Amino acid sequence: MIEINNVIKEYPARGKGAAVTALQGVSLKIERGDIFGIVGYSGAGKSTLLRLINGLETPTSGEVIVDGKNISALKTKELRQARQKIGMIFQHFHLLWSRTVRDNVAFPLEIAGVPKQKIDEKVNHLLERVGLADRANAYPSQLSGGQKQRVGIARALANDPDVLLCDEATSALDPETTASILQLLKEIHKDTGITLVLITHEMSVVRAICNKMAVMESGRVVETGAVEQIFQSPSHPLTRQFIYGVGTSEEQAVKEGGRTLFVSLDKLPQLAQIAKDRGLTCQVTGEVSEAEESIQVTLSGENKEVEEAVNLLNRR
Ligand SMILES: Nc1ncnc2c1ncn2[C@@H]1O[C@H](COP(=O)(O)OP(=O)(O)OP(=O)(O)O)[C@@H](O)[C@H]1O
Repeated sequence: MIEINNVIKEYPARGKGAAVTALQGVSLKIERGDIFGIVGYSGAGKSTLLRLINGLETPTSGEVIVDGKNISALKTKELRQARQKIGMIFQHFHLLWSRTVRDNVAFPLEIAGVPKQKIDEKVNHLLERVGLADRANAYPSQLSGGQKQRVGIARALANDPDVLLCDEATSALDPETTASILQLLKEIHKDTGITLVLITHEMSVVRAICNKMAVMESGRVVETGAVEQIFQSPSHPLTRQFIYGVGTSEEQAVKEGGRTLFVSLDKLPQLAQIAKDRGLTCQVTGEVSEAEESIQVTLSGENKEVEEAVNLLNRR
């Protein structure tokens, strides 16, 4: 369905800044019907990759093939048609604030020149599908975050796309709302067989919904494969960091010394962030104790920084 072949993307220098190579030779294959998660920290190149898939950017070299068509080689009219088959939803929804829910969802159909009566039928169906039939005449400012994202999803589905690109679509939502949006995406996937591509920095999102995934770092894909398999035996240190919240090289931690402590599993992401902020290494050096839901980790680095990190963690 989507083939990304050895793509390099350079952004030219802006002002006094240097040119940025956002993608440094990325290859990925996304099959029809996949729910494909792309994970990486900020700046890894995830958004650039999505923008290449929907033709908003062109690769500096390499090619992006969607449904058999080389997206960057398409002329204006063909590109517009290809884009209609690619829906997109965003972290901050990007709704039109002066239009009602109904008119937001109708918007892409109006642009596509669909007759009024057909638009009405389609919008009613879509609002029903996302559970917002009773809010059709509300304005976005009157909706909760989850409802706004439901409008975004209905709008993205208006032209019956084959692919739905999700750009951190649940990152602005609380965990409960996130779960309900992921559930909705799962149902839509089941009903339509649509191909979903999600970019996220949350492994929990990937685990909840995706069948395949890729991990990106500094413009490169460092690991890719089936989600189940990667969660069972992650091979790249960054993947392990995303899964466990910390690295796993025991020998190195023991060799360097440092402070060993037990951390509850839910505090691991915080510890990883604190360690990163202070230039410390944080590694798993013991087993997870299932009963206590905690794990032994070792923090290594400058003594003062280590102590401060432990104090900070205890205060949270
Ligand atoms: N239009 C642009 N012009 C110049 N540099 C850009 C542009 N867009 C992105 N970049 C740079 O390219 C690199 C990759 O950015 P990108 O937004 O693709 O990463 P990301 O993984 O999606 O991160 P984030 O989640 O923060 O958006 C970054 O260094 C970013 O500053």
